[in-house]
Amino acid sequence: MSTKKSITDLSVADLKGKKVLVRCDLNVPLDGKTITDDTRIRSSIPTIEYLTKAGAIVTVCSHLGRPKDGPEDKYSLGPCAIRLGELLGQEVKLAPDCIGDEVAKIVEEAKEGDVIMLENTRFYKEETKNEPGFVEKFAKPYDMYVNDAFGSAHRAHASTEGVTKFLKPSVSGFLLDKELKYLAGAIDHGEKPMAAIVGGSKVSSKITVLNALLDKCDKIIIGGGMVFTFLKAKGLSVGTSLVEDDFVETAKEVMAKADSLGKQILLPSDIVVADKFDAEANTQIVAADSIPDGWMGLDNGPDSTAEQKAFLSDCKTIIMNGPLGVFEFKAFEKGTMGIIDILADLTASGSITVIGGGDSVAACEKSGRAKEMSHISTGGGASLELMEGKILPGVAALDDK
Ligand SMILES: Nc1ncnc2c1ncn2[C@@H]1O[C@H](COP(=O)(O)OP(=O)(O)O)[C@@H](O)[C@H]1O
Ligand SMILES: O=C(OP(=O)(O)O)[C@H](O)COP(=O)(O)O
Repeated sequence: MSTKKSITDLSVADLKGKKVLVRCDLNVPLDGKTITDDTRIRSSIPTIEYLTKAGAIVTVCSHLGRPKDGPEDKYSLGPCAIRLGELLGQEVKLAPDCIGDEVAKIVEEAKEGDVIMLENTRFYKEETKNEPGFVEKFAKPYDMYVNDAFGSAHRAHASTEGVTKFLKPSVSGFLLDKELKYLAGAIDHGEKPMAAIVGGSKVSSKITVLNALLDKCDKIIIGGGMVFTFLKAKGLSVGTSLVEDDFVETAKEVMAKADSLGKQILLPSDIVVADKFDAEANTQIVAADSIPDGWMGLDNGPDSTAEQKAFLSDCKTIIMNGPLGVFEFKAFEKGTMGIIDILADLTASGSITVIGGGDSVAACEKSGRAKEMSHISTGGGASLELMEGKILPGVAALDDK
């Protein structure tokens, strides 16, 4: 049982009339301004609705994407405010900023039951740096804090960690509670053999988790953009594929550790390569050790899917984070859809399957098989770090019971 204080530990009287800052993870996949999967917004509703019904004045905050240098329209939370309003059936006013006098005025003038959304917290570099001066300004308009952003709980940022030092109480929301409860059970009491599937494009943040995952898992599948840093570590050519040169050594260490522990890591044996990063690119399927110069790997091929199926066939607990290809383009979706089919079939035969992460969940929804998984998690990196055995900083910072 969690030792951290939850929204369920507060009474309605504790919430009525209170200005509550709620950190959600509304980092949804977008195609321009169109939300392609709203799972993270829908998952945030129970906490927000509970607070509005209790008569709180609710201010929702989140990051979206990884803006590099201040505000950028493509990373505005505007589309999320509109979608949240539709789901709640009430207006959600988008503040023009996440700190400052205008935000304070909007919060001050709001009535009980109102919902406000702040603009992207990452429009300030101080957010990810968790800079105390920024945190103080950020926390100022509110009486208390609820963290419901499971997908960002592995980040020690101003809005996920620092803010708890200024707002009391600081408690978890329903989604955070639900995710922690499910995942802790699945991981701590998960039946073996246990496997992790790690793909996607956030190579640097996820490759470092692999070393620790080797201690927990019997088998690991590497997929997506992660593959090419490993192929390069094996001395192979990767053309123009996504590679993180700074992590080639880490990939070598991961493979050496797997060997010394006698654990298996499966890399794709065939790759779908393209002559450009484009839905209409020319493509060919090549052996993983024969990627031609000037071509980039954007999916795994059919032989790899067959090998993944055999590799996972005896696994009783499987957690996946990160698509195995650029599934957003039809030409490169087969690897991701293939692994989703394998996981759905394994669930039907009794395995526990967890798919986590914004884009992975979007892919799973697109496949139509999301309901067949044991658990769909709003957190990818967060699920992996939990599996690794870490205490997530966004959780550690909350009030003790
Ligand atoms: N081979 C690849 N090259 C470049 N990008 C890839 C490749 N495979 C998958 N991706 C991209 O990875 C992105 C998702 O990565 P990530 O954010 O790590 O996953 P999640 O959101 O599920 O945690 C997708 O947008 C997908 O297009
Ligand atoms: O999408 C997220 O993580 P995920 O891709 O691991 O699911 C979270 O919103 C965290 O985003 P970040 O990895 O830019 O800190």
